[in-house]
Amino acid sequence: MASIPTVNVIGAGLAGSEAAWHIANMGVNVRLYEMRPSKMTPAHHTEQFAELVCTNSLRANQLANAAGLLKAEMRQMDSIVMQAAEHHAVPAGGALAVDRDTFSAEITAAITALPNVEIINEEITSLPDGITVVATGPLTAASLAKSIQAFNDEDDLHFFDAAAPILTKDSIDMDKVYLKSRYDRGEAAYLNCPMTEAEFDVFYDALIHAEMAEAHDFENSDVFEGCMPIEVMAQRGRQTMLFGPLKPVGLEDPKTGKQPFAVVQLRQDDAAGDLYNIVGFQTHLKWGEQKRVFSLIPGLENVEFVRYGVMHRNTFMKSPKLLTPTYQTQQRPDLFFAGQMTGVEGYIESAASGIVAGTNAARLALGLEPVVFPTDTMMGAMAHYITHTSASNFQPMNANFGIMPKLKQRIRDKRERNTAISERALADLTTFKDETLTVNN
Ligand SMILES: Cc1cc2nc3c(=O)[nH]c(=O)nc-3n(C[C@H](O)[C@H](O)[C@H](O)COP(=O)(O)OP(=O)(O)OC[C@H]3O[C@@H](n4cnc5c(N)ncnc54)[C@H](O)[C@@H]3O)c2cc1C
Repeated sequence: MASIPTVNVIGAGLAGSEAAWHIANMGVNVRLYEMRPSKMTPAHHTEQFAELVCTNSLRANQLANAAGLLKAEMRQMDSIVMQAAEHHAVPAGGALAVDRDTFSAEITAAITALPNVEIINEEITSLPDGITVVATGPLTAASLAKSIQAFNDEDDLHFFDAAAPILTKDSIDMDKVYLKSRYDRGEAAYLNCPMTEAEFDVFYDALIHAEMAEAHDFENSDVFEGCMPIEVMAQRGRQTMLFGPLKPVGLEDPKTGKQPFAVVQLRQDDAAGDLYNIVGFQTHLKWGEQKRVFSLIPGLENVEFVRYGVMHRNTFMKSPKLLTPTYQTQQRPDLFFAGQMTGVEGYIESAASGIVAGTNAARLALGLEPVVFPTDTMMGAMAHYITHTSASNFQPMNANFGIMPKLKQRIRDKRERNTAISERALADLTTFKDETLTVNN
């Protein structure tokens, strides 16, 4: 019998970690290449696998929500990211947020402990031969990015993303803020900074006139809508932030019993509760300007920043032209891509794509055909979506529920309906897993 080839996985981020975990658990040897810490990306701060570079939230956790369904599917697929997330969850209302350090440490330890994973601390500079999963993310090192570009015969495609600042809890004026989750859903998890209209106006004016950090090539029009810098959002008009991160509805101030004019929310960032991030405040302002402008928020007058927000380049490929829904490239079936490079957007979506790509890479190594996940599951819908939709407009979280907007409009109790859709998707995934993915080796 021919020996089973070893699979290369490049990048131990969210997608690469899941891919390596699934390939190894299917009995196939893995060579996992990760360049950190010898070479860092502009946004990563540690050498741990699956580092969360911005928010510590993995978003909604309820089944009635597409992000929640995706998580449920990942749990069903024995996701290492979901296992670690549950072990290291921190209070976040209806969302799932984690202690970023212990979360990544658990994933690193779990993968390192697998006997059939060889970890190679090296930057890969060109696409290797053999079955390979490329999961180098939005900050793929330049030489490999060039090699991918050459392979794809594509122009450089990119847009920009930004990360939010992190603050120490001790430096927040607790007399001015209050603990509450929107509509009191879940436990009271957020610190809320209430603003009067006059305070909002001062803050708004300072924000739209604040100085941005320099970035080569950067245009405001290049940002990804889902992670838009707060100052870019503010420049769209005075009302925009009030319908976005500063939305006050469901956040009545217990001191007054009234809804403030605007509310800035702070979310716990570590298990100890010593650190908080400013929700929706990804930013590209100069660091001094972040300190000056964000200190105008009531409660943050003397706040201490442990990390300022940053802007970065974000590389992605034209998946509709280049990939199949199995995450294989059209030109080279033994070359897979996973993670944000493919156009999926977000931590959890990247990890989910790593499950599908990893499962298929292992199948190929075992002499089995790669498979397309059912399109009524989130994982299948995502793969279908990125291979049929322009990556720059990709909104994977809407892929499942968004396909039936008219139907949705007619449904009064969306939540109940969505839960039923999710339950069907999970049942289909179970059948698919039992009938198609079960491999005896
Ligand atoms: C600044 C920033 C803010 C973000 N904010 C959010 C957010 O708030 N919420 C959210 O859901 N998503 C956010 N994202 C997106 C999120 O990072 C990605 O969705 C997710 O991390 C992508 O997973 P990935 O596995 O594709 O890439 P990553 O998690 O970035 O992993 C890629 C890995 O590949 C390694 N690598 C790169 N090149 C090479 C090479 N040549 N050789 C070897 N190793 C290499 C890197 O070191 C890294 O470990 C943000 C991204 C960035 C960069």
